Amino acid sequence: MKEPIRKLNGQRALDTAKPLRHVVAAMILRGSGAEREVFICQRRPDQPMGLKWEFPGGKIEPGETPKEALARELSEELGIVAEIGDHITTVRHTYRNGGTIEIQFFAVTEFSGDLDNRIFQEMLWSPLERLPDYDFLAADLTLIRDLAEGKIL
Ligand SMILES: Nc1nc2c([nH]c(=O)n2[C@@H]2O[C@H](COP(=O)(O)OP(=O)(O)OP(=O)(O)O)[C@@H](O)[C@H]2O)c(=O)[nH]1
Repeated sequence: MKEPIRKLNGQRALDTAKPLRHVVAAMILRGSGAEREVFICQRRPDQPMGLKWEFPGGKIEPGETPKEALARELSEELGIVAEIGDHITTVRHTYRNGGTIEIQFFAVTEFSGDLDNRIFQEMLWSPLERLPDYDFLAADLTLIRDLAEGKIL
């Protein structure tokens, strides 16, 4: 009698598990050395996790490569045509209610068009060491610290 019950419980656990969400985000960089800055964006108050800061990007749609997805998101969100550069790091994070996301970060140093705010509350260039001053999404916090301490880039 015990075996079927264990199977049923296992199936139920699988049915309720939220799938891993695949996200891409850009570190748009300018300047070099101590002058280096990265472009960051603040979510609108009406969005989930409103007013938190993030790197521009979003979910990978079916059939897209990560770089294609990021180029599309940067076009939609900022109106730029970006050349997606090196992969910097991948972060996994489980939000309390939203399941687990995996974010692939890519460097962007070349783009055409002017940065145009199409969806954000605010957006700005920040020196790397000033990043911890902004209230970033929880998934980004280790990366923010590493960037500020010069451990990445
Ligand atoms: N773009 C971006 N998303 C991030 C970062 N950090 C982080 O946790 N995320 C999360 O990754 C997901 C990005 O997908 P999205 O931009 O399509 O998010 P969304 O939920 O606002 O859009 P939706 O309305 O289509 O669901 C969001 O859940 C967002 O909170 C980041 O630095 N940049």
